[in-house]
Amino acid sequence: MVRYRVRGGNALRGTAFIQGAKNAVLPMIGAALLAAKGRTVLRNVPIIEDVRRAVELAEAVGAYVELHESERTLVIDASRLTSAVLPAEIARRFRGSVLFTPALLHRLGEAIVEGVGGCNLGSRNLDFHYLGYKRLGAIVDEGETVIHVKASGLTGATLYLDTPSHTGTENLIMAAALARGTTVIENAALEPEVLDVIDLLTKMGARISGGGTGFITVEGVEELHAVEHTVMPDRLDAGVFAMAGAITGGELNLVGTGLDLGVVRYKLEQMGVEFARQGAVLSVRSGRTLRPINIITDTYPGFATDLQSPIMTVAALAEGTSYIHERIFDGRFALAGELNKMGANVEVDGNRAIVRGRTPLTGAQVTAHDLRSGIALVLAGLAAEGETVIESGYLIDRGHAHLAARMRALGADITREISER
Ligand SMILES: CC(=O)N[C@H]1[C@@H](OP(=O)(O)OP(=O)(O)OC[C@H]2O[C@@H](n3ccc(=O)[nH]c3=O)[C@H](O)[C@@H]2O)O[C@H](CO)[C@@H](O)[C@@H]1O
Ligand SMILES: C=C(OP(=O)(O)O)C(=O)O
Repeated sequence: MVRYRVRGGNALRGTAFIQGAKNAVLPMIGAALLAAKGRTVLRNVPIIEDVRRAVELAEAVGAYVELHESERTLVIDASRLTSAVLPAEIARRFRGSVLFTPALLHRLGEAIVEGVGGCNLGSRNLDFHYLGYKRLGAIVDEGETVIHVKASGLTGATLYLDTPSHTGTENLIMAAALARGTTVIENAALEPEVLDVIDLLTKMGARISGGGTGFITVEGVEELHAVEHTVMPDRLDAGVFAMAGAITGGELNLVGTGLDLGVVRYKLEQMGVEFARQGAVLSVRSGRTLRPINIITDTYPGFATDLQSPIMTVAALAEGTSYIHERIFDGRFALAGELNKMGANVEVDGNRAIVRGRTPLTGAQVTAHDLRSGIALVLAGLAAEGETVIESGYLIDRGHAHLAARMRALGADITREISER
């Protein structure tokens, strides 16, 4: 059992180094398996638990993988894939496992998905993925727990997503990249991580146009080759560090090439947080008091659902009543009960939450129900009086690399502990 212990009250100051993006590197590991020859090199890889699980999964299907932790570099040789099975004991531990399906389909003619994990946020359907594969010519056999996808070659088609699914878009692009003919994906996701994956696939030889427009066209090619690529910065990690600086009354310089916080920056500015860009560095500091805010989560360029929990903590520390409307997931308010244990006043009504601030927060023993509620509780702990203990820290480690060390370097009093239980 991993737990984080945070003693609040320290202002965070200094330079925060933003990690590479979890939601870009996971599809990239899946994409690397599409190359039947050579070694793919991924740089700026975040050393997080989801990456470790993705490495284990790639090895389980036969790839040779080196994870060079201190260099934050992955080397993947997928020239010999030996198994089409995504085993339950690894695949159920993270969502990114679903992103291995296209490579197994193309390379081995089938993918046997024994389960898909990820944060527990209510219903998380995969029907767009499977309907898309079917439209491209695959046979999909959906059992109670195991899903079997088979195809002896895919053929391009026009695909439509009811909503712009992030991993759904990535999976269908990868499936179309080596299909015969042209595929059009309508209502495709616009997230920057999807565009970074398109960049990687394009370097590999894929012919993809329309990324970022919602209409993606993929002209299938015969083969994809192994290349080197640097993973984009993690805008969720950046958002969390910006909030940590703001709520502790500190001042941080965020370093991570090309970092753009978009609507998150504007929302925090409305709350009174000050940002300044100095070339490649984004500095952040809080004003004297934080103002309340209205948040509606949405697909990009809307406010990212993954930052909804962290901003709930910030809202609890603002003077006045904030409103949060969660529109992507139907079960993403597990944080409210935990924040209330620390003295917050959050009322949940369906997919809306009312946060009545400012209430002083007091340290408590709290539970991370998923990755983002976990990191939101770390934020609460930084601003609370006394000691906060957050379990299970594994969920936080799924998405944030070396969190305690990076925060301690900025002055936070935080430790990561491992116990037998
Ligand atoms: C590994 C990764 O990149 N995870 C991110 C990805 O998850 P993920 O790709 O799973 O999220 P999706 O965009 O697919 O899902 C969003 C919503 O669409 C619904 N849906 C999705 C697919 C489908 O086939 N049918 C369907 O109904 C889901 O139930 C959910 O309510 O995007 C989410 C939304 O930005 C983020 O919170 C996750 O951090
Ligand atoms: C929901 C998340 O991740 P996943 O899709 O990997 O469960 C997240 O990163 O907040």
